[in-house]
Amino acid sequence: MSPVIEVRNLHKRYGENVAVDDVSLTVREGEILGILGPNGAGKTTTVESIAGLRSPDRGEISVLGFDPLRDRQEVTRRVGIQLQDGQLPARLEVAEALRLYSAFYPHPADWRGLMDSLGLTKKAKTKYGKLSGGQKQRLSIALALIGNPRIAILDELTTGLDPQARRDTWALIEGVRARGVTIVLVTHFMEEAERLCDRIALIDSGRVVTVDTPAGLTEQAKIEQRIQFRPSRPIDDVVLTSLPEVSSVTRRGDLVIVNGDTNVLNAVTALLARNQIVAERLRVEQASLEDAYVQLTGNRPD
Ligand SMILES: Nc1ncnc2c1ncn2[C@@H]1O[C@H](COP(=O)(O)OP(=O)(O)OP(=O)(O)O)[C@@H](O)[C@H]1O
Repeated sequence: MSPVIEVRNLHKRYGENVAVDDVSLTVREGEILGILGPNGAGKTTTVESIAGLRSPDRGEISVLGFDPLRDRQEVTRRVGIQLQDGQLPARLEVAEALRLYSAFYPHPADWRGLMDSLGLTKKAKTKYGKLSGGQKQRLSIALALIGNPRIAILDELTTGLDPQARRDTWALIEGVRARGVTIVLVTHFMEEAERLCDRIALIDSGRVVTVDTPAGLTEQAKIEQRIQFRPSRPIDDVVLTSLPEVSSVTRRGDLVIVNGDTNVLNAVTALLARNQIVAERLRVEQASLEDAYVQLTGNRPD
């Protein structure tokens, strides 16, 4: 897949405060790239620089071959970015906002369809200032998609949404990606990143710690997997510890608890099968993206 966004050595400071120290990343056509990191890591500064809304002190950004600052109009036409709260006039009605914004673009999406798919049709005549946090959020997503963009930048996509609305929004985003739109998604939610993102850039203190698939991050963090089971016939610890995938074996009553690398489950079940032992009450504890995040950034998720 060819890159649609390339960021090289981005640096931005506010006075003494370095917001983005040195960020380089590539976004491939059609993917959902997640940007994950603690508060103040520089995520918003990075994506707003990509959209041409901030001017970096150093570094290069190319968006579909355009420079976001020099070729502002070309980039604005092709990149939809979610507005932050409070950036719309309080008295503007939902339908008015969508109609107004659609007029800015040469090939806008059908705003009524968008309003409907984001569950805002009942609020068409409601003023922005009277919307709930979740409704404002959904309107901001609709506005990011109104110009039929090739790239959508979604910052804190589902913050403030209830669990059902969050799931509906994920389904919507998957639908947008299925139409070939490339998506850059800033998120704090591990579940969201794991579910939606093809790759995740972990950003901490203005730098990219790593970029990988959700599964790749878990692997990189070298988090141990744990399985437990009750063997149908006795098995010696040494038989298990002789496997290179196994790091330790402990017992709790008749349960055997085995720690090991990411292949420990396959290795142990194959060994048991060879010995005609059935693993009863088998349970696997998968390392989560959250574990990987903590391990790789040293931060607890916000
Ligand atoms: N316009 C600004 N003026 C001054 N400082 C700013 C400005 N925007 C961001 N910063 C500072 O730059 C740093 C990075 O901010 P940024 O919003 O990019 O981080 P973030 O990773 O998006 O954080 P969050 O998850 O809290 O939104 C922070 O220390 C922030 O206070």
